[in-house]
Amino acid sequence: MIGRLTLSDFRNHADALILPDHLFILLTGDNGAGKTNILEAVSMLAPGRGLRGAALGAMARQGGPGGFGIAAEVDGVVLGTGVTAASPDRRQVRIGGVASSANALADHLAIVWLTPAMDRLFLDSPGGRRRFLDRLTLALHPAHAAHSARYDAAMRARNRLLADSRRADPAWLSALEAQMGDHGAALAGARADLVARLNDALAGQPDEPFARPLIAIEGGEDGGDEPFVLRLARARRRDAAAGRTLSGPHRHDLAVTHIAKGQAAALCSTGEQKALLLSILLAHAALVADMRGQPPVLLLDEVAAHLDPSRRSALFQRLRETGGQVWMTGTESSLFNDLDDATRLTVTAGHVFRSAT
Ligand SMILES: Nc1ncnc2c1ncn2[C@@H]1O[C@H](COP(=O)(O)OP(=O)(O)OP(=O)(O)O)[C@@H](O)[C@H]1O
Repeated sequence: MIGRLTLSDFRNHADALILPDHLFILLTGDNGAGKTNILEAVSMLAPGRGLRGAALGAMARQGGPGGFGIAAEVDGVVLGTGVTAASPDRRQVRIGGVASSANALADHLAIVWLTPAMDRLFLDSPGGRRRFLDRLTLALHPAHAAHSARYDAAMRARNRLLADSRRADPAWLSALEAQMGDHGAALAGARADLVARLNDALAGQPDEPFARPLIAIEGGEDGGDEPFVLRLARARRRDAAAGRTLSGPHRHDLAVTHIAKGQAAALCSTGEQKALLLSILLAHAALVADMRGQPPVLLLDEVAAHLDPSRRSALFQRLRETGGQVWMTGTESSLFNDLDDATRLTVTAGHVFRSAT
């Protein structure tokens, strides 16, 4: 849970301080005021590139000194991240004042988000669904980001070697494939564990008002009992011709089915798709709370505005039951009238104020 958040020169916020004193933090303000930017800053307290998947260079305030900083107090530990003007492409992370890796942030805080860009999650290519699956998995298994990074690094090195047959030393290829085998097994195992536990948790959820999904991992494997590392060795010629590694957990996809309709999520209406995502997030928050003793921080960008009043009330009720911190944005403060236990903030052109009501 975040007790204090400061931003310096992040997007349109030159200098912002937020002191959450409730589980709900409500950010209201006009379009373009800087509400999502605050959620994005919170999302940078997790491994990765935050909820927009943006380049670091885009995050430093235009017209500012060139770098940016984000710091948050989480259960007495200060998590800090940012870039300096001298090294604008190198993300720096400090945990409790000690220089650290971004992946280590996951040991301290689990963060999950839902943004308008995710309205197309079930319709677009698998990459977005895989990132969503990994965000959920990371909340449960903090080492997931490190396995993922090492798997990707070994795969990129293997792809480079295969692309240049003169340099393709078989012993070096075998070493890289062994790394892919180890880290690939860890990340596939963590994803499978998440999916199994989440399906168990979802089985106990009601069908209304948020549609209940069944989730599964698809793709990525050639099938059969042959260990991945042996399949990689066998696929060298094929992968060299393709210019990339054609099978493995980097090709996983998250398949989601609307249980009551017996329909794939991509065939459901926009509202139903959002309801499926909310169901997943709510069940996930309870699961993480059970397993880690601390629910994830949820960032819900423009979610309230797209729900009818009864679903909105139900969402607030369910969110309250998760016991975790929830950051929500909206253009109208009236969206949040039902919530009396909230830190209410007004955002205007890069400034954050306590709301009058
Ligand atoms: N690096 C940057 N430096 C300064 N301003 C930036 C930077 N990046 C984005 N902005 C500005 O931030 C603003 C967008 O902020 P944000 O997306 O947080 O708005 P919002 O309050 O969530 O609005 P909406 O309700 O439309 O979603 C835009 O005016 C944009 O020009």
